[in-house]
Amino acid sequence: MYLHGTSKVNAQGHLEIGGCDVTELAKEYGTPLYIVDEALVRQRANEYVTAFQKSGLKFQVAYASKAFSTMAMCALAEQENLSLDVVSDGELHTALKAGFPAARIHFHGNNKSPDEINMALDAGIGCFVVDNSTELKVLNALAKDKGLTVKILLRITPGVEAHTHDYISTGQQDSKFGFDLTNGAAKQAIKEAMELSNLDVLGVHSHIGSQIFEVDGFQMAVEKMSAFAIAIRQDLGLTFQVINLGGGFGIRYVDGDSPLPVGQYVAAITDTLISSFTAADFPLPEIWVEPGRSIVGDAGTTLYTVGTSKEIPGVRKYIAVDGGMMDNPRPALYQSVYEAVLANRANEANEETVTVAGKACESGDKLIIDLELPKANSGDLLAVFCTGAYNYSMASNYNRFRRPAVVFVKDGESDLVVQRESLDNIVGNDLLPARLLKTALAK
Ligand SMILES: Cc1ncc(COP(=O)(O)O)c(C=O)c1O
Ligand SMILES: N[C@@H](CCCC[NH3+])C(=O)O
Repeated sequence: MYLHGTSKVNAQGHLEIGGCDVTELAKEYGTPLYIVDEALVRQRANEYVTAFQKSGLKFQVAYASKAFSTMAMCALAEQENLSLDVVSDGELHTALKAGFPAARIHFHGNNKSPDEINMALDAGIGCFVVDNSTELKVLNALAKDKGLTVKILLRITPGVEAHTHDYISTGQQDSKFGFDLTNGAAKQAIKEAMELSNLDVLGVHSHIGSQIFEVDGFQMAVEKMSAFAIAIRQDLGLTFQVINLGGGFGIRYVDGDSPLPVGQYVAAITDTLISSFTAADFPLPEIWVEPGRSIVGDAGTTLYTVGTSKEIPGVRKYIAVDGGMMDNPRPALYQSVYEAVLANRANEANEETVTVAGKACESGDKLIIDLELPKANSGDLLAVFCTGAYNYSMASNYNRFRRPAVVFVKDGESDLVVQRESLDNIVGNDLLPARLLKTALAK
């Protein structure tokens, strides 16, 4: 069992996280339950900040809230001196409601609506990461209407292929995101932005993908962005103040995953940046990054209750839990793999190999294939590790299941930060037109 952060097995043989016995958490909050190890999130945030401080460069570490956005998480990011990357009006609203300082919010997205742009302009956010030419014009016009000058970065696809799943690889030329660096579109976009009266171009942004273990992709992206910065200064007379390298730093989900310590990714990036700019005798820009998964991913654990089981002799044994692809769509979407333990009998030896099925009405709703476990019975608790990123944030109400609660645990205390959805929440936005109401009541 890979115990990390504050996780341990206590004297009763129960999994404990943040000093809280998870069997007690299950009693108090029910299952499925997302449990967040607050100390580990803070530690990860601090690792980034400390590593950048070491470089001597000016920096911002913007937590990519798409990984896990709740008001509590935004407040925690604020306390850890992070900036925040948002990608929708919903994420922006969450941040603002949590009191996150607008000036430290960066707004992403490849199709921001005028309403979203206006909302962000009114809030006074720090920076827009502009994805395309349409957005440049719309943003400029809306800013002009309000008499504002807006700080922007231009999102560039640097032509770097990250070694990761195709669906989460974004830096290659054939991507829906950003201006292409390799075909002149990026330079053209800078020119266009410089001519627009209400935009202030701070620099460029790239994000090569997610769940990346090697440093070479990041280094290559820095080199390309640095060369671009130098060319733009020579050709257009604009000096970039900021280079934003996005997120993508990998984490360990299962044995065999080999992420580097945060400090090594950061050092590779900052060293490459410093040497590229120093070699060209060029003023050093600020470096910004946007880690999501690596801040919250391994701090999250999902707790389920085991229900039914089905054995197909000689083929497979399924055990079903009370959640599934609706709280964690990643196995179905990306063939993602996870480790898990029986949380109420965590000291017992493994006896059998099972496939953990969810309860959605889909054959593909399998959370873990071929998991070694002690013999699991109905009522046992299954803890799936490393579910802090892209689980709650990607959860759905498929089959009209209710989204789970989220608790933060720390020093033996637990705080509910998202309530479990109620059945009334499920029908909360439904409307019954009068002509259907009659029929429904008659039955
Ligand atoms: C633009 C951008 N920034 C940051 C992130 C965060 O990535 P990760 O969670 O892999 O750190 C993403 C998601 O992949 C992204 O698209
Ligand atoms: N949702 C993806 C990460 C990419 C999202 C942002 N570009 C995952 O779960 O791995």
